[in-house]
Amino acid sequence: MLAARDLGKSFGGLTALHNVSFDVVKGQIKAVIGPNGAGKTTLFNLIAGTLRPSAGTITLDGKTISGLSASAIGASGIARTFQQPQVFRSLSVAENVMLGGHRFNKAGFIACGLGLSFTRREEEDLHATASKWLDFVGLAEFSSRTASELSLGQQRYVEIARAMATGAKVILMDEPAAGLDDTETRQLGDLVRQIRATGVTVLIIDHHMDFIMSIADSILVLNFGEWLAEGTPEEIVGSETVINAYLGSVEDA
Ligand SMILES: Nc1ncnc2c1ncn2[C@@H]1O[C@H](COP(=O)(O)OP(=O)(O)OP(=O)(O)O)[C@@H](O)[C@H]1O
Repeated sequence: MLAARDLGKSFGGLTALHNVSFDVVKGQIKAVIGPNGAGKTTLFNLIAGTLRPSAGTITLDGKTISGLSASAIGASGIARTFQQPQVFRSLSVAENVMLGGHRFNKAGFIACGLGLSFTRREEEDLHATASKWLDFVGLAEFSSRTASELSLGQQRYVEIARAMATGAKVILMDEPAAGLDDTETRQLGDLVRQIRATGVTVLIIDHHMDFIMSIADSILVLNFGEWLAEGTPEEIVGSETVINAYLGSVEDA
């Protein structure tokens, strides 16, 4: 579904990614792991189009997306969640999720807010989509609350609901378990599996090894901006290269 070939990104003299190639299979959960500074977030920025690659290509369903604008990549079916949730704190939870559906809507969410050319039917459709995904992430009862009233973990769920409301084929999740306790992390793992069950492909960065090992179908390991290894969780934990370069240091930490 998603393929990267010979991907590279330099910032001035610093090479953040070099010659990275990998495939993501449709409907799978693919984890991207690696030490701090390995290039994981840079990789997400390249896929989402917030950065342009210095080298290489990215394709989605066989079509080249590298070089397109972030909004064009979003429209082609890639959505993203952030470690620091990008929610509009003064909007309601439902409105935050409705923003995910608005760009497929003729009149647009802003026009709605301004009371402009927004049909009742369109508004109802957006509401229905938002309700469906808020229910999916377990936040239905919070839909009228202001987003700022929600905990960090709940705000991450709002972002997930918004990403699902875009109708995305692929969701990029950047450290969704950061700052969550064990119970919340387990619940998040269940939710990510439910996302996979809808047919959506998930690419996920996280440092919690237990969490990643329990949900990933496949793992890509980056180290100093380079492809280090790729395989199933069992293959990765058993890989001497990975243990020496990365997992050993995680164990020691
Ligand atoms: N916009 C930028 N300008 C300059 N250097 C950058 C920029 N973004 C990232 N880098 C550098 O690129 C390298 C890779 O950073 P990146 O954030 O992708 O790593 P990471 O694997 O996501 O790390 P972490 O686990 O700490 O989030 C680092 O050396 C970082 O300082």
